[in-house]
Amino acid sequence: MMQEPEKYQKSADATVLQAVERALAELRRGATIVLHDWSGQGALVQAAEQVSTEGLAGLGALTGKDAMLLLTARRAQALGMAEADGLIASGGVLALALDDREAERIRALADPTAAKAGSGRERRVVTAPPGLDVAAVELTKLARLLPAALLAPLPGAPVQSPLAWADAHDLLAVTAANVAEYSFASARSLAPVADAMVPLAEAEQARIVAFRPDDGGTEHLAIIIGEPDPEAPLLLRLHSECFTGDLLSSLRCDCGEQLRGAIKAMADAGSGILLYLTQEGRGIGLVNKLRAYTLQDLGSDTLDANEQLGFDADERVYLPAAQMLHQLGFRKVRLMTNNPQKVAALSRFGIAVEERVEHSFPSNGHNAFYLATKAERFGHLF
Ligand SMILES: Nc1nc2c(ncn2[C@@H]2O[C@H](COP(=O)(O)OP(=O)(O)OP(=O)(O)O)[C@@H](O)[C@H]2O)c(=O)[nH]1
Ligand SMILES: [Zn+2]
Repeated sequence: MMQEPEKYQKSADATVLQAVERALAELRRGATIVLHDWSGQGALVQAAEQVSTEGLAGLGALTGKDAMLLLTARRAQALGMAEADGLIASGGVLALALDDREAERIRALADPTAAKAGSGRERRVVTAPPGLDVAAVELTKLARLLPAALLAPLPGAPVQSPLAWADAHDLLAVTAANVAEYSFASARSLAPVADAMVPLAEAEQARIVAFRPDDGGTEHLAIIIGEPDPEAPLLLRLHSECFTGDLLSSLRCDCGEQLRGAIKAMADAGSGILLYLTQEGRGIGLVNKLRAYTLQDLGSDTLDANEQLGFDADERVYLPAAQMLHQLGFRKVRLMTNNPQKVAALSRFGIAVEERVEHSFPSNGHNAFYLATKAERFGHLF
């Protein structure tokens, strides 16, 4: 029987979200999952951040093969591997042989802040199952761990069914297609779940609407100042979560000032909306941002630090923001930002950015180099 399209989409998204969210929880606790595709390729995957001697031995015992380490091309380049150069643009992944099974040395390859320095040059590059390699690393990013995975191809695949194999070994299975769909499905599933008045120091007439994704992930917030008119261009700020700047008033960045400054500007203008997006550290998570700070203290700038960890300079996505705006009934905005990427992203998702409103604050002394890097290397318009 044909299903009605909207319901079908919801149930398809729910399957994707459930499968991936469970896989993320397994990876975060250091467990092994089965990653497969519909051609019959299958592999065991662990997060490299959780690598241990026992875990490596477990992979070997289950598959009869040594695991390989998957690194993003960015991380491989930081390790001095020339093989990575051609893979950077496509967001490719490089696989290294792990004949030694030494957990500490393997971790150092994935983690530039590890005590032992890692070098990729003496490692053999091997061929990973295509498609599964990128999906495995994407899972570690979604889990907010270091972007690196251990992978061991299943014995017998593609002859044997990876799903049956996972069942027989009591392991969780997820498909590469589910991983690729996850971010879209999560954004599509956002729905308002709570709505309350919260008078703020800078704006007494403020309301917070919480939007929850169906994946059990953290809620994004819409902070609505006054009563914005849906027919007029909305004064909008997209604010990416920054625990250190927003809550602790860290002087390393300008986030705290930008957060409170935007709310004050909206109160002064009469109305506006600040979308508080849970994509800490430009989308790499708080723990990885702290690692990036360690690298910055050793001399890197904010962009290079991301890349040394194996991330892109900016891993944020703005589909959730556009989705929330559509649900709140706003389609044209005056965007408070210095970041041209935010303007481009909103426009791509059907929100008309009628004006860019500059939103910058003088340096506090500690963040001068950070602000200069944003202008020089990220193209921020100050
Ligand atoms: N990875 C990483 N993230 C950082 C660093 N410093 C601040 N962030 C994060 O960057 C995000 C804020 O982005 P910014 O680049 O300051 O500003 P923007 O939001 O891109 O641009 P504007 O709209 O002009 O403010 C927050 O999620 C912060 O947690 C850093 O050194 N490394
Ligand atoms: Zn910050």
